[in-house]
Amino acid sequence: MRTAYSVETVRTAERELMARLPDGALMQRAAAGLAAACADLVGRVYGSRVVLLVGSGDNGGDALYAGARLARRGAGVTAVLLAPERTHAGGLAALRRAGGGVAPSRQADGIPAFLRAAADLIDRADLVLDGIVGIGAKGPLRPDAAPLAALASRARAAVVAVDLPSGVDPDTGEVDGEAIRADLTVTFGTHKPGLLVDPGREYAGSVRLVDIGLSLPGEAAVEALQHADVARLLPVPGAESDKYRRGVVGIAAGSARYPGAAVLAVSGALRGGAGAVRYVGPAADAVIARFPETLVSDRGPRKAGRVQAWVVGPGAGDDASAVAEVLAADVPVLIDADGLRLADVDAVRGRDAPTLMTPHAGEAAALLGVAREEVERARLDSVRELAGRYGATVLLKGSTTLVAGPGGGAAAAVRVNATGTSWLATAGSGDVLSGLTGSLLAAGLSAVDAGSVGAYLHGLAGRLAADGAPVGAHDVAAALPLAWRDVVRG
Ligand SMILES: NC(=O)C1=CN([C@@H]2O[C@H](COP(=O)(O)OP(=O)(O)OC[C@H]3O[C@@H](n4cnc5c(N)ncnc54)[C@H](O)[C@@H]3O)[C@@H](O)[C@H]2O)[C@@H](O)CC1
Ligand SMILES: [K+]
Repeated sequence: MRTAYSVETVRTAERELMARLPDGALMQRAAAGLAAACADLVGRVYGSRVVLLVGSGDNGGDALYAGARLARRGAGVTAVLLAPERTHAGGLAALRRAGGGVAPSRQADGIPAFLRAAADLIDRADLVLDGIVGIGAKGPLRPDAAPLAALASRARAAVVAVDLPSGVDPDTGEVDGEAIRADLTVTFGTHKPGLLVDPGREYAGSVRLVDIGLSLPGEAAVEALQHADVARLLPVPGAESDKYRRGVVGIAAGSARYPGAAVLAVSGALRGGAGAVRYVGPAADAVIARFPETLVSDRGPRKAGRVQAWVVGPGAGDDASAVAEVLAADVPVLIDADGLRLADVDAVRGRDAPTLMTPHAGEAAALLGVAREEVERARLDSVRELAGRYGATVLLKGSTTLVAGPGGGAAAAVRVNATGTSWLATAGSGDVLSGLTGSLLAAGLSAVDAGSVGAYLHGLAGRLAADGAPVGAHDVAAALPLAWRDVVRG
């Protein structure tokens, strides 16, 4: 499991560790890891040109000490100081001792000369280190720092963010205005939520974690399943299993207008571990024609026979009665697409069995009564808010899919899925995900596990199916067994 902790938790852990170590030891650990990662990235340190963007806090200190290490190995290192009088004194002295230089400053030389010099240095650099601000960040990048981020983002040089890209909110991944676009982020002690959640994740590039010896508590703010975690959660039929023991998933989806949504949801459900798939709705002929193993019924969810979990909503049009019948069932329910619009909040809140809602950003925005951009800007807050309002587990689809448990509060970790690919942004892909995830619910996974395992397999299947080319949703469904095998084989 990859875990990320909030700034507050990191600060507490750092204080505890610092109290037991000599002054500055932690920063030296960070700088040593940072310099090593930079050396790996540039390949040849000797003779390389390195520019340090240095803010007024310890993040700048890390950059300066790492710069000193690179200068000792023969790099030409120059620091661009945002606030010379408040620069980390020990770090700056170390850089000077190692032969590093300092660029003209805003304060002494004026803004035009400062920006010209910075632009010139960044243009000619092989490597730019972003030490403008780290976990001490408050609000959008300040006006004096923002132009440096813009220059670095356009640079031909490799850009390494120290701890996290400046301009990305450490706790949420939100980006308001300019931010550093890094090729690599070297982060210390633990991942920060902003490195795992979009838009921040996109700015971070690849992420390398440097262990500085922090001990962190049990509950993370954000966690991301890895292959081994998913492998442990996948349902495996025992010797005694029959189709009913493996779980029956009911799919109430599709309409005369959208029969394809029913077919695609069933295609996902058949590959999700349940022993049987029961389809209820007006698209039975289309479903049977494609998947003869499906049990079909046109009698409505209440009379359809026993299931261990329901999926309701994909392509459902305006059939509010199917949604209401499913919500009245005493088994886990996944609500997607049209079902989200048709589900009554009180009916969802009043349920005893687990409910999993799977909106994309537009659907989440409609449920929250805000603009879609607002959800995309603040994905972590949005998923928590929705989970709190509905008292349900919420899976917010997107480039980083998030899954929040029914509490909605900051106390429980939000799961983030990183296997997604932009090729998955294709019609019907969400229907496959809802069928797959409903199947995992029927097989006995909790709503949070089913959501995060479903998103993981779906993303991986999307990658395997696409392999760099466009694919349709049915290709993604067909690749689910490949993804499952890939996870199991590790
Ligand atoms: N505390 C520790 O034990 C360790 C800290 N380390 C480093 O120290 C960093 C935290 O250091 P600090 O607490 O000094 O904080 P930072 O250096 O992250 O940021 C604080 C400084 O940035 C300025 N600032 C805040 N928001 C800004 C914005 N939006 N735009 C521009 N400037 C802004 C503040 O005025 C302040 O001077 C970590 O991210 C990490 O890089 C590492 O050396 C490991 C050990
Ligand atoms: K930084």
